[in-house]
Amino acid sequence: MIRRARLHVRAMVVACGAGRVLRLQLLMLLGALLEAVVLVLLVPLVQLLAGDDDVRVPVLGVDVGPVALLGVAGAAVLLRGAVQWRSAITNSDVLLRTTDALRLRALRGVLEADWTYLVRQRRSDVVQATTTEMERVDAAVHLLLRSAVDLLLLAASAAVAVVISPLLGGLAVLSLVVVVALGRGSVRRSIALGVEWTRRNALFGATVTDSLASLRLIRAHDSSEQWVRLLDDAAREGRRIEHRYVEVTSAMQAIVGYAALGAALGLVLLGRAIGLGVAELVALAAVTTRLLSVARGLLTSTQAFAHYSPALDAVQRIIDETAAHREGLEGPEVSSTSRLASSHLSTRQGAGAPRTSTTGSTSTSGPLLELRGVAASYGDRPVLRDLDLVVAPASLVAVTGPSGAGKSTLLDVVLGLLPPTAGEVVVGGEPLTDPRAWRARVGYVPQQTVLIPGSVRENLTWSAGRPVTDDDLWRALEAACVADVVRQLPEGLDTVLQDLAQLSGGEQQRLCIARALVREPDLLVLDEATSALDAATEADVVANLRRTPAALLVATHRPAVVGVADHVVSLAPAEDEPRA
Ligand SMILES: Nc1ncnc2c1ncn2[C@@H]1O[C@H](COP(=O)(O)OP(=O)(O)OP(=O)(O)O)[C@@H](O)[C@H]1O
Repeated sequence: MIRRARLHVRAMVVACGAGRVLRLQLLMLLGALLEAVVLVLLVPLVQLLAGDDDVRVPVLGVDVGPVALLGVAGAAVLLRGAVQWRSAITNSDVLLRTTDALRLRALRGVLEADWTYLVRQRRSDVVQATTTEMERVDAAVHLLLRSAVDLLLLAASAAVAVVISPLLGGLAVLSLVVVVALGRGSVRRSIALGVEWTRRNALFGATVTDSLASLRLIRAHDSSEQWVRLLDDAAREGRRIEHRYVEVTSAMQAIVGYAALGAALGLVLLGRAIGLGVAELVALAAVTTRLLSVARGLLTSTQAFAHYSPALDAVQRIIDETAAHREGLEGPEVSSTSRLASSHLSTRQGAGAPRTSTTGSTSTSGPLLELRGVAASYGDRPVLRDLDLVVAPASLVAVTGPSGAGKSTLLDVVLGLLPPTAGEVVVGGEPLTDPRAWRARVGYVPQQTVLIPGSVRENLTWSAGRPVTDDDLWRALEAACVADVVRQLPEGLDTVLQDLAQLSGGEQQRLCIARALVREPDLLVLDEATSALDAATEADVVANLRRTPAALLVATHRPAVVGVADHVVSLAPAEDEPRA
């Protein structure tokens, strides 16, 4: 609990600055104190309205005249309104800044994390943590702010009770300690239920995300029932957890409520027995009741905070893990020459090693990119071994091999996403030490088309990395043989592509190629990027791409591409015996 509260406070201070958080706390405290002043003045005000000229302020025990009383009460009411107004604004500002900052840190962490870490993560966990779980973090931050003020009020009420009567005040504080002890078990159970709730949310989010990603297949196989059942199971689990939480917390609140009432009555009776005056008794009853009601409110807030705070763990886990796996932290290993040396001493051929070599000559101006003795693996599983590859400027290198041989893995190494476990990636004659700078010179078209639900223009420009004109866009569209398709769309470049895009698979692929071309890359990396095109269109696209200044590195099974390549690298599947 304390650790989670500390994390929340740190998040608030990082997002909003200590000054703003402190100002908010002071405002909330001032508002609560003014509220107490107004309450205290209610009794003499009622006496005054009833025609009694000799009125006395309880607790302080001082006599006040009607003018002073009305003046002080009026000022307190006005000031309380102003303070509440200001504190509501600051409160919402602190809450929004804190949750927005956490959300952005988590998302930035994911977007900039090391690729080998990212491929092990579940996408829906990130979606869930930065959306639904953030609402619970928001509630937890709010409760934490509220509880800090309640704690101060509790201390103030306890002090007043002790001043009125050290014995009875002491007993009131003792009953407070009993309340806290009673509530500890329910707080622990609230945390456990909060953890279960976070887990259930992850399951719920994954089911929704996965079902939407499989929409076409679900309809084609008419299997919506299975997904609905999964969602229903997750919803039922949610109801069970929430039901249990309400049971635990409301039972505890009822017990504490009875205990508070009993303690207040007992203290008043005890006070009478030891001869306290009526004024002191009334004041003591008021202060004790306040003390115990603040304690009860605090218990409620603590239970709710305990329930919500595991959501922060989900967000914090992403922030911490992505910070530990930030791309570049392991950068120097990528091009370690000692690794290169040892790799050359090991097996020269094997899984992923080139079977066929070049079918043409390399450029004399020096290679754009070289892989020297590269090996790559996922955990203990080797995929590429001792691979050499040269890509000359403006050349076309085709990478072929059966499914699972490691073509996409090779492209990930070239992109600097997957650091080789041995060997070296060399760009322009220099070992690759800054993959991000290298990727600024690369255009990439993945195996699965990625289009966002925005306009054609937005789809082409979001990754351009430079200001682009419409002429640039049309040039790229022409090269990708998709300009005519875009011209026929109702609003041309400004046509919005829906989630379930209104373009055919091949048209989507060509749009993705155009998007990569807009970057004006030195190297265009295509992963089966023309697999949905007919042979004639594919040949046109490849011929157009060859006319651009970019070198092409193409993973493909298609003879049309292999046939016009300058080099063909054919990968053997991992199970193959090493070949000479
Ligand atoms: N993130 C990953 N974690 C573990 N293993 C992986 C991962 N990605 C790929 N692999 C494994 O590495 C091997 C090579 O995969 P890769 O995707 O590079 O093959 P490919 O030649 O591109 O296949 P395809 O032609 O079917 O796309 C496969 O056996 C695959 O199961």
